[in-house]
Amino acid sequence: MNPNPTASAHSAAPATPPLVWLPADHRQLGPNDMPYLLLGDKYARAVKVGAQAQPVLFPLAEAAQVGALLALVDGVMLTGSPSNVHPAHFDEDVHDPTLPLDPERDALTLALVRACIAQQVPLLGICRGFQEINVALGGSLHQTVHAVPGLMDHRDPDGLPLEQQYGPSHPVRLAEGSALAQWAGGTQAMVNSLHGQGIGRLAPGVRALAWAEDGLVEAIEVQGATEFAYAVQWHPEWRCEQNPFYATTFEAFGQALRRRQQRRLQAQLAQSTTGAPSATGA
Ligand SMILES: N[C@@H](CCC(=O)NCCCC(=O)O)C(=O)O
Repeated sequence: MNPNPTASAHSAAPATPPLVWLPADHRQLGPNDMPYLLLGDKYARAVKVGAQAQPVLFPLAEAAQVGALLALVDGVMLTGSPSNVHPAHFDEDVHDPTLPLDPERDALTLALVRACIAQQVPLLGICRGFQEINVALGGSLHQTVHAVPGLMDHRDPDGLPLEQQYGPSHPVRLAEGSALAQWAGGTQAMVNSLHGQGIGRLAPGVRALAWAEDGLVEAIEVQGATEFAYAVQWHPEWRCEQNPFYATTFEAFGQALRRRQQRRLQAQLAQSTTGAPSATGA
């Protein structure tokens, strides 16, 4: 019996794609506000097609379970969402009570960020996910970017067709020599923009890698992370197979996922051979 069902004892190539944990949004839908757990199709599709990996959900996973559940996966992608990170997480009151929140998602994802960094699990943040990483590591957000003197309105205009909503919106400058400049093939790129919040104070240990024309930080990396730990304010999941910058972003994420998968499966093999428990599965 192969102790490791997803790879033979001597093969390096696992038979299954790497597994990527995506969080669910908590929404109430329909005339009776029925609770649902939601994941945007384009995020799951970008993991499958762009990173050649398998998206997984752990519905209703709690912060206390994060360490153990991370041992089962090869990466985490924090998706965008119309909801905002609750400002209490960066010691502010809610400025606009009409804007949606998702405290259940916050409780999971903020713990997930810290665990990914501690356990060296590849982490990609997109839009809200980008903001979650900065807040989880001790930074803050502008709750209404367009109300900040000198900053632009980064929201997508209402009523546009999706192709326009997620099409190129503004240029960003990418840090010279950064991974993002490598993925973009230069230090300038056009990106889409669908956000009303944005980074205010950078978290300690987080480095800015991209800026909009108004100076707003649009991409970050977690300094000292031994594995892939990047986040962007824009949406590279949108038609990622048609945009070389977005495609290369997901290819790089996929490479990190496969490195982690090798480590995780070898740890499982060693555990099944020796019986010694592996610390975190990789
Ligand atoms: N609510 C935050 C984050 C915005 C965000 O994630 N937008 C994308 C929502 C739709 C999608 O998932 O594509 C903010 O307003 O800054």
